[in-house]
Amino acid sequence: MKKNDFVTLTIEDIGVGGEGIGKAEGMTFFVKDAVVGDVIEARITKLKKNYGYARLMKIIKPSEKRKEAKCPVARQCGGCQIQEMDYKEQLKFKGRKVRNNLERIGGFESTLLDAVMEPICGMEEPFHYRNKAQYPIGTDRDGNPVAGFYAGRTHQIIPNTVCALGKEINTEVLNIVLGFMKEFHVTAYDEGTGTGLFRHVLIRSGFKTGEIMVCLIVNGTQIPHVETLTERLTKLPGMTSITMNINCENTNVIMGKEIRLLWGQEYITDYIGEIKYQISPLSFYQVNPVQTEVLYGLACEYAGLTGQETVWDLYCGIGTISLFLAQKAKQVYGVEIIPQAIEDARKNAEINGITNAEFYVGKAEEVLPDYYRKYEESNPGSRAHADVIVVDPPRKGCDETLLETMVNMEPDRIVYVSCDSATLARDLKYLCENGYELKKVRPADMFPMTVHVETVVLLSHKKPDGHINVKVEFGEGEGKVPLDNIAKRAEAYKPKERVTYKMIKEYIEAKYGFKVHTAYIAEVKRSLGLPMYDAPNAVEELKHPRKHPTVEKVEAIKDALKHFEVI
Ligand SMILES: C[S@@+](CC[C@H](N)C(=O)[O-])C[C@H]1O[C@@H](n2cnc3c(N)ncnc32)[C@H](O)[C@@H]1O
Repeated sequence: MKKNDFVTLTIEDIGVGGEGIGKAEGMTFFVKDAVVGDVIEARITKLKKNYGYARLMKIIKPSEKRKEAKCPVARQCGGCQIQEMDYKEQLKFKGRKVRNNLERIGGFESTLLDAVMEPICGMEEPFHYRNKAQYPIGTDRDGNPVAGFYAGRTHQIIPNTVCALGKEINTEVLNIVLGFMKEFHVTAYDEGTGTGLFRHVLIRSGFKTGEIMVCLIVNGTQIPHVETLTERLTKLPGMTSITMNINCENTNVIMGKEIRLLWGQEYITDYIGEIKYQISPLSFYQVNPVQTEVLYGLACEYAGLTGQETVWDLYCGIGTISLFLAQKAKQVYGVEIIPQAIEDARKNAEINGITNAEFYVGKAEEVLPDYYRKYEESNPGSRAHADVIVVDPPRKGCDETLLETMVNMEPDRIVYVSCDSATLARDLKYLCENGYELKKVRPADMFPMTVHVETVVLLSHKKPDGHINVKVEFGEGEGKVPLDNIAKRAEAYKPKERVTYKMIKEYIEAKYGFKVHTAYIAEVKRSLGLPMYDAPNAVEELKHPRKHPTVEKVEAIKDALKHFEVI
């Protein structure tokens, strides 16, 4: 078997990235766009020792779980990964993914998960749910302006103005912008040369208000004939805000810092539940408004508020969960690293007349421990306490310093909202080893047609009924040995499994979904002052002399080293 050979596969499983998994001649193959139950012909694109990757060439017998993609470019576009999988199957896949991670990484027993896991909250209408779209603008071979999406893992634009996940109005906006560009010979930005004007079009829609925002991201400070463009756009129903964003940097970051108002107002308004939000082009705002209400509703239900509670909302963004909870709590404190988001949170509290929410800018893993320490210093003998702590961290999960402080604060309940069930499982393991009990787990599908899944978890504090200290000692007289010392000594003498680079790599790939180079592991080990006698061969390090691992990779490597008890 070699590269470019054709294989016939029956797809038996799904990988974490949504790819179909099938076997041929004892080898496991991962095939993008293949669905469980399909019998397919695939061409081998990459071969490793025991597994390989193959491209779907022909569906010999389609699975019953296969659905025709709604979008004509579903396979090329990087936005959706599983549009050809029946939606019910998508939900099963996501529920299983969360459960597997809790079992495998979190170490939770299957019987416990049977008891605490609630069915995934799916969508009734899993298309056209996104209230925000950012279309890159480019030029096709004939010199015409095009808008679309980047093909998976590239910056090649796949022209498509009809996205199955976006709002229908997006197509009308893009047709106006592209028509205008063609008519007035306005150029599209070219990443290679850094020339051309239009880079991206950002469109946002208020789900409850129907308000529309268009922001034109340009490589310059002027748009020729801009009045004609705005006049055409204002004819669209709901148009509320037209702005331009200046981004003249040679960067992959979509938005620049400066916003100029072209027409209407700088923001649109929308509601989550009863709470009103002002959303500007640069604001973070959840993209699936229907499921956001479901998610926050779950968080609120799990928080079990009666009006008497003090609640911390860590990683609060623009305070969406904080304000939702503030309606039912005595006091809410939100913490977020981005100052602009905290400004939005304060403004949103004000426009909703909410006075029991306070917001702090900073890293959750610094703000909460600081608060805890200062409280103890000024209230000797008593501890800072919270009734409920809610966390909604980014994909990398919570920092251990933060988890430690949370445990010290002994909240009655912790509500963990997560967008990555692998790091969620790791953090739950820590919390459950330190006094908490898993009570409820509910996945929610915020991003149908993609492999992503959110999860809301309720943990409650295990309250001991009382303590009895029992000290057991062996032997007689002077040389008595306490029982726990015997256990410690036995542990110290237990031969440790040798931790190889391969084990670290496999752990990271399974948990974080990305690969790390051996040289990166060596670099992190060296920076931690760890012995390098089992270091990889020097050749590998020399191949990449100037590259350094990203922060995300360093954290993943440290986590793996902790997992294997190297540090
Ligand atoms: C998944 S979002 C949650 C946002 C918010 N809860 C919501 O639902 O809109 C994670 C947030 O954490 C913030 N963040 C990232 N690292 C952080 C840190 N170390 N401390 C505090 N906030 C952080 C990000 O800026 C982002 O707003």
